[in-house]
Amino acid sequence: MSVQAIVSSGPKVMRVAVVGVGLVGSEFINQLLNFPTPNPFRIVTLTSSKTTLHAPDGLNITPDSWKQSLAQASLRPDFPFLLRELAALVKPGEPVVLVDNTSSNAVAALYPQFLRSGVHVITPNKKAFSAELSLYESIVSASLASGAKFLNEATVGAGLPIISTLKDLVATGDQVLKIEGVFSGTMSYIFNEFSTGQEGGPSFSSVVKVAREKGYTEPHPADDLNGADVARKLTILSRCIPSLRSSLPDGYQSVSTKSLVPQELEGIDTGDEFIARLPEFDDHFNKMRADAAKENQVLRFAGVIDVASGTIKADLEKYPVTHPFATALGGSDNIVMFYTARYGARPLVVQGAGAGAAVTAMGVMSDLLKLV
Ligand SMILES: NC(=O)C1=CN([C@@H]2O[C@H](COP(=O)(O)OP(=O)(O)OC[C@H]3O[C@@H](n4cnc5c(N)ncnc54)[C@H](OP(=O)(O)O)[C@@H]3O)[C@@H](O)[C@H]2O)C=CC1
Ligand SMILES: N[C@@H](CC=O)C(=O)O
Ligand code: NA
Repeated sequence: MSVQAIVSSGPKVMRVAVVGVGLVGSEFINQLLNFPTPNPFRIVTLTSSKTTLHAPDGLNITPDSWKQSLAQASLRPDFPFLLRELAALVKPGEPVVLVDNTSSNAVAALYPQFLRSGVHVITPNKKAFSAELSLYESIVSASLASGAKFLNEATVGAGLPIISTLKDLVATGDQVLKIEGVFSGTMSYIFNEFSTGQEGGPSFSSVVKVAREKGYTEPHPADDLNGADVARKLTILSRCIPSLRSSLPDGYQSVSTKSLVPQELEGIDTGDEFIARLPEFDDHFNKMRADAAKENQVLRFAGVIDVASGTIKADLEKYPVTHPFATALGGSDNIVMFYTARYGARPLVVQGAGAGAAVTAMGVMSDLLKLV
């Protein structure tokens, strides 16, 4: 069935409030405005961190005009107002959706209230689902109480079908034994370039510097190298597995995580200073690369969820040069292997670009289509 056919058999109108218009948000808005006819989506709200546009019947905007209209808007962001407005728009057969394209903790903390009011929540923002268990549980219970859904496919592997695959495995009664993968686009790029199975190669600091120049790292590279992004993704996946759902009370902070940030560089304020000082630690990373190469192995920053033992960890691991983590990855690819009872010794594998505006916005858009 085509997308048009699915959409024309679904609700006539779906109201969408978009919060966050950065890289992913801008691309998402363009995908929404360019959706094939009949386009059921009405953007009722656009909110940056500075201004807001809101019109209950849909904003009069085009792909060329929305940025200017939002920049010139006189309304300031006001979440209590947005909550009241969106809740009032929820009607049978006319769903209302909050799409959070920020990385804000404050916005994430409001999901239970939106859900309780019947507003669906779709987001690539990892914060709410990887924080303390109590927030996650209040999201789940608010969703169950009202029937409003929360969908977060793009929080792990951007547009790659990782969360939906895991949910399908669980829902169909397969037994998930282990999930192992390279979950960070930034770490993937760094180690694909740095560790190729040879004893020598470019210095670690030079690879991190190039990764930053290419826009793969966060503005402060320590925010990638500390492993927290991978720990957050592992938390989100673990909570989809019934036996592990309550195992991380403090969320990503409960995950055993290896930080690659040298102790001496912890707390450095700026990314520029961090990059300038990283060469002091190149010998340490060179030695790890050479030691791995002597064993015919490469270094990869991987995440593992071992269901039976309850081990959930993000660490720098060694893999044989013949392993898919060594042979199949390029650029900022993610790869995730699901070991399950049904799939046996040969895991179900999902692989591809795990970061970037276009593929992340596509993950958000695909969640929106699930509601249709
Ligand atoms: N980029 C990628 O490849 C991927 C991103 N993600 C996730 O997608 C989300 C968006 O990422 P990305 O677009 O790259 O990040 P950006 O920093 O480009 O965009 C985030 C936007 O959110 C806005 N914002 C922050 N707080 C608020 C607020 N309270 N109200 C309204 N707007 C706010 C910021 O505005 P301002 O600039 O004015 O502060 C900014 O424009 C993040 O959660 C990220 O982790 C997930 C997978 C991949
Ligand atoms: N910084 C992240 C982007 C998406 O979550 C990554 O490197 O994968
Ligand atoms: Na995904």
